[in-house]
Amino acid sequence: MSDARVDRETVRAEEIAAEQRYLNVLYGKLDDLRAETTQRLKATLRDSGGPPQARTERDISTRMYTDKLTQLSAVEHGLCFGRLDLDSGETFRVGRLGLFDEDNEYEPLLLDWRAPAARPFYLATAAARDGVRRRRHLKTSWRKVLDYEDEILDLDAAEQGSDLGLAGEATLLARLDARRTGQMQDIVSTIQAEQDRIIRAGMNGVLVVQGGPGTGKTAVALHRAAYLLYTFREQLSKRGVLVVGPNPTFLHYIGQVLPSLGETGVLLSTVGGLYPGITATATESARTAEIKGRADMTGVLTAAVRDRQQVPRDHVEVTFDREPLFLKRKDATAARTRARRTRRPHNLARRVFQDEMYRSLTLQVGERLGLELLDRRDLDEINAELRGDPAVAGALDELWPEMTPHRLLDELLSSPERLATATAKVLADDERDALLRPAGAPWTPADVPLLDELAELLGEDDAAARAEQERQEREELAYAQGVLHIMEQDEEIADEERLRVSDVLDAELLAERFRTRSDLSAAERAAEDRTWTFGHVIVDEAQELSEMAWRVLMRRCPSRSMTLVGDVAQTSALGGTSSWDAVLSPYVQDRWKLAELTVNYRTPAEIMDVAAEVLSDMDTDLEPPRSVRTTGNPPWSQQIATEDLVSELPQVVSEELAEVEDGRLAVLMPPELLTEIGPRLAESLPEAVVGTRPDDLESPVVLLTVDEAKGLEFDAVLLVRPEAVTEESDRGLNDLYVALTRATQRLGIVHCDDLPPSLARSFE
Ligand SMILES: Nc1ncnc2c1ncn2[C@@H]1O[C@H](COP(=O)(O)OP(=O)(O)OP(=O)(O)O)[C@@H](O)[C@H]1O
Repeated sequence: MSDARVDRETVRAEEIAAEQRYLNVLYGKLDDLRAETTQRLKATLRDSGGPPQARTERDISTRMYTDKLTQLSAVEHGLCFGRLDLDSGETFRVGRLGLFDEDNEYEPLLLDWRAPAARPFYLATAAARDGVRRRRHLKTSWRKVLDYEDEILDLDAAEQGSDLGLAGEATLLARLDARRTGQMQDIVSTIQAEQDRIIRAGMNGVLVVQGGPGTGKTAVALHRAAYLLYTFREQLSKRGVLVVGPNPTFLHYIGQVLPSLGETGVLLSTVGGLYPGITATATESARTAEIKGRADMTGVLTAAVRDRQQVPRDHVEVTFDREPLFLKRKDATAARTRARRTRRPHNLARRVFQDEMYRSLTLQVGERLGLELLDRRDLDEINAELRGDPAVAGALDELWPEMTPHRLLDELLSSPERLATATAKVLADDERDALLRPAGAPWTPADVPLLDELAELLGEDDAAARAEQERQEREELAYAQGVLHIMEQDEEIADEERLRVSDVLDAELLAERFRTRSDLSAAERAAEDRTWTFGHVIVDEAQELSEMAWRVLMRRCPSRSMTLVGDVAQTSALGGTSSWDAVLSPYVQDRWKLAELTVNYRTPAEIMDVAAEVLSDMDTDLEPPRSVRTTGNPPWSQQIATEDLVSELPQVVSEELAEVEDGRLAVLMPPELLTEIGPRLAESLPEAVVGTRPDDLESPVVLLTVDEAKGLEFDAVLLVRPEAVTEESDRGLNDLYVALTRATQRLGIVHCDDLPPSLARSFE
C-alpha cells in the first residue's frame, strides 16, 4: 500500500472516530431527554384524582409528554446526518431535531434540518457557497458512524459534482441504489436544492409542484408538511395539516415518512375518506366515476334537492279533529317560494315552509270555527295542536321531507325517474344509465364528493342538538351552583370571616371548568368533523382529482393555503386534469404559483429512455425528467402467447426476482387480466400476493394494476400486456408512462400481441 493511501486511511479513521465521539454526545443528550420526559409522564399519570380542572390539565400534559416521547423515539435512526464547516471557523451538525447544551447557554449541539441556519446544508454549491467551506454527509447505522462523504466547496466550481448540481452525490446515489422495502423512506439527509426551495416556500396561497415521475414530488410534499409544522407551529397546530393521497395503499406506503421526521399531527386521507362515518371502498367503472366527478353534478344535486320540495297536484286531504283539512297547492306553492327565497339549505328552509303551512292551516281551521270569534291566543292554540298532530306532520313531511345526504343520494341513484328529473338538462341518456344502481349499494370513492356537496345543500337542522347542548350547560351550571353551595356551607362552619368561594369563582366559570376540554389533536378532531377547515392542505397525485373532489378540498381550505403536487402527463382518471390552470382558475383565477422538479431520482436512464418515447407520443409539451443514474441493466421485452401466461410467467418472475436480491418486484397488468390470472399466478409463486391490502407492498412480489401502482416504486417491474394498457382508455398512454416509470433497477415487458408503437420503437 502506498504511503499516501495509508495516510488517507488513517485520516479517515481519525475523522470517523471524532464524528463518533460527537455522535455519542448527541445520543447521550437524546437519552437524557427521553428519561426526563418519561419521568414527567409517569409523574403525571401517577397523579390521579383531584378536581376536574386538574384532570383536564393532566390529560393535556399526558398528551404533550406522549407526543414528545414519540418524537424522541422517531429520530433514533439517522439522528445526525450532516455537518457544515463555515469560513468563519464555526461548525454545525444537522439532524432530525434540534438539541441544545443547557449547561453552555443553550449552544446548539444539533440543528434541526428545518431551522434557517441548516439551509446551506441543502443549498450551498461551489458557485454559491453561502459561507460554507465544507459539507459532510455522515453514514450511520444505529448509533455507529460508518463513513462520511465530504464536499469541499471552496474549490473551483468546475471540479464539483455532476452537471445536475447534486449535493452529496455519493451519499445520494447510494441511497437511490438501495433496495426498496415497500415503505417510502424520508430523504431528509439528501434533499436537493430544487426540492429544498419548494419544501421551504412560504405558506400563503396555492403552490403547484409539477414534476415528472420520480422527481421526488411525494417526498417533497411530505417534507414540506414537516417544515410548515415546524415553522408555523402556532398557526398549524390549531387547524392541522391535511395530506391527501390517491388510495389507501399509497397512504400506507407513505405512512412512515412523517413519523420518521418526528411529526405525528398530520391527517393522511384520500378524498373518499374525508366524510366521517363513510368507508367508500366499493368500485365502479372509470366512466361512471368520471360522470360523478363532473362539475355539472352540482347542478344535478341542486335539482335533486329541489325535487324533494313538492307541492300537491291539487290538494292533499288529512283529517284533523275529526274534520277534513286540505293542504292546498296554492298555499304550498307560496310556502315553498318563501322557503326557497331564504336561500337556506333544504333542511333549514324546511322550517320556513312548515311555519307558512301551519299558518295557513291554522287559518283554515279558524275559518271553520268562525274567525271573528277567535283571538290571537286561540289561533296560537290551534297552531300548537296542528303541530302536534302526526297526520298533519306526516303530510307536510311528504311535501318537504327532512333529508340526509346518504338517503337523498341513495334514492337518487336508484331511481330512474328521480335521476331523469335531476339530470334532464345536463346528461345524455346513456350517461344517466351509467349512474343507475340498486338501492342500498355500497359507497364508492366518487360518491363521497357528492355526499359532501349534498351535506352543504341540505344543511343540518341542528336546533335539537343545540337545545340539547343548552340543556346540558344548564345542568352543569346547576351542578356547579350546588357544589359552591356545599363548599360555602362548609366554610361558614369553618370561618365566618374568610373570603367565600363564590367571591372568587362564579358558578358559570366553575361549570366551564367542569366541562372536559377535548384533548384530541387537531388532526384527530378534523377526522371526525366534516366541516373542519385545515391550516394547510397538501394534495399528492393532484392531477387525478375530479372537479367535484376539488370542491370538497376547497371547502376544507378556505384560506387556500395549499400545496398541490402532481404530473399532468401521468393522469389516468378520466375526470382528472391535463391543465393546472383549468383546475385552479375557478377558485383562485391566476393567483397560483408553479414550481417544477426536473431531475428523476428513481428511474435509471436506460428505463427513462423507453418512457420518454411514450411521453413524446402524448399531446403534451412536457419534457421527460433527467435521470441521475444509470444501472447498466437494459430493459427487455419478451412475447408469450396469452394462453401460456399462467404457465410461463412464474419462471420469468423468479428470474427477475433473483436479479434484485432482497428487493421488491411488481407485476403490473390491466385490471381484467389481473382478475383473470392474478390468483392462479399467486398460487404458483410462493412469494407473490395480489395486492389488495395496503401492506401487500411489503411482500417480495406483488401483482397490481397500473392504476394501483401509481405513486409507488419497486426494484424491478414486470409489465404484462402493455398493448392492452394503451387500448384500455383515452388515457392509455399516460397509464403506460406511469407503469414504465415505477422501477428503480430493472424493467421487463411481456406482451402477447404486437407492442404498442411507442414501445415498439425502443425494442426494435
Ligand atoms: N433528494 C433525494 N434524496 C434521496 N432520495 C430521493 C430524493 N428525492 C427523491 N428521492 C427518491 O426518489 C424516489 C422517487 O420519489 P417520489 O416517489 O417522491 O417521486 P414522485 O415525483 O412522487 O414520483 P411519481 O410521480 O412517479 O409518483 C423515492 O424513492 C425517493 O425517496
